[in-house]
Amino acid sequence: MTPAEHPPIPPRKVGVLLINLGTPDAPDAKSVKRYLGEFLSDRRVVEIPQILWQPILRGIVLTTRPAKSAHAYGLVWSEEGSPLAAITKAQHRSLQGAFGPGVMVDWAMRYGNPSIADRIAALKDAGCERILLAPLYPQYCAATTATANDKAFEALAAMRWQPAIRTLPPYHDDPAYIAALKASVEAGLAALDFVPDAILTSFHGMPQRTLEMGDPYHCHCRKTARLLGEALGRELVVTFQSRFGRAKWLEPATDTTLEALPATGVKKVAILAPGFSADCLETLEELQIRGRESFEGAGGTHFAYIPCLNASDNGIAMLRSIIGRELAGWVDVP
Ligand SMILES: C=CC1=C(C)c2cc3[nH]c(cc4nc(cc5[nH]c(cc1n2)c(C)c5CCC(=O)O)C(CCC(=O)O)=C4C)c(C)c3C=C
Ligand SMILES: [Fe+2]
Ligand SMILES: [Fe+2]
Repeated sequence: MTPAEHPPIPPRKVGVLLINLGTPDAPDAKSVKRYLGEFLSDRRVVEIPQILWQPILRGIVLTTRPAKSAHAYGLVWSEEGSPLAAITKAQHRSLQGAFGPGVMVDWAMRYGNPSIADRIAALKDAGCERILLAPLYPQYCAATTATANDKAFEALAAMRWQPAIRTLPPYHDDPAYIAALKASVEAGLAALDFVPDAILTSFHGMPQRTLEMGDPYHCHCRKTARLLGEALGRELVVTFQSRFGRAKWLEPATDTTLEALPATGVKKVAILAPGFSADCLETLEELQIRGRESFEGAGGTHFAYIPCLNASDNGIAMLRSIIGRELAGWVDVP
């Protein structure tokens, strides 16, 4: 082979792939059904033998839930599309160039689009021989962090020339993350015209069984809340939201807590969702809309939702710090 015949080799680069959960392509029942079908067929998410689960999923869940969920998505959809996708894209834009000219930043979703396989292939084609996979979940959970990494390794299994891979560790107790949350809560509280009697931190729930089987998620959530409470100098109420199915989930539940608080004298609350790196259906519809309705319906007088870190200056500085650290030895981050 002459040098001219050799396949082209682009200049070597490093890639960072931001990964979040995924969202439907449109707020209609057909798109939601496709998305939920993929999401809820993941064995890391629903740990019931497929032979038992698939008939329930196909026969009940996917015939009833998509229409209801599509309505909920319609309430939070924006001109830029689903909030989760729009915010993840904005985080990627803000981080592009942040680690120097040799580092490309891209984004992907575990379910739906843009897919992890496509974006890994694009980074590799652009010359990234080393890729940091960054699932944007502060608290490790097999149903989120592990499945995102599994999907990336599945894509690598089909590649002749694999990039070298690193994965972003959970950052639930990272001082940069706690400091970013503290600043966000303080700014959120300063903008209110009331002083909350309680601050709730609501984390996505998981079946109680996953805690018993050794998933560190519950402990990571509690530690985040403890450290944030210490940083703020006040105790926080920890709750778990978005219960799904009949099994016992982590408690206390966000919805029942919001309904119970007014009777205990807590009439003014502020709520945040520190486990979500981007606002999405679960925060904007479940907390900001339905959470407020349940709290006020039960006699609460003041309710405030404090947004996720999203692509705020504060949130981006935190991501830059935790991602930059993982690139050590690959590049000199400026
Ligand atoms: C068994 C069901 C589910 C488990 C386990 C689960 C874990 C889990 N999920 C997130 C983050 C998100 N979940 C989102 C939506 C969502 N989650 C479930 C079910 C489980 N989640 C469903 C059915 C849905 C879809 C919406 C609905 O029909 O209610 C989202 C938002 C997606 C969006 O498009 O905005 C996020 C983000 C975590 C962090 C987690 C475990 C720790
Ligand atoms: Fe979920
Ligand atoms: Fe725990």
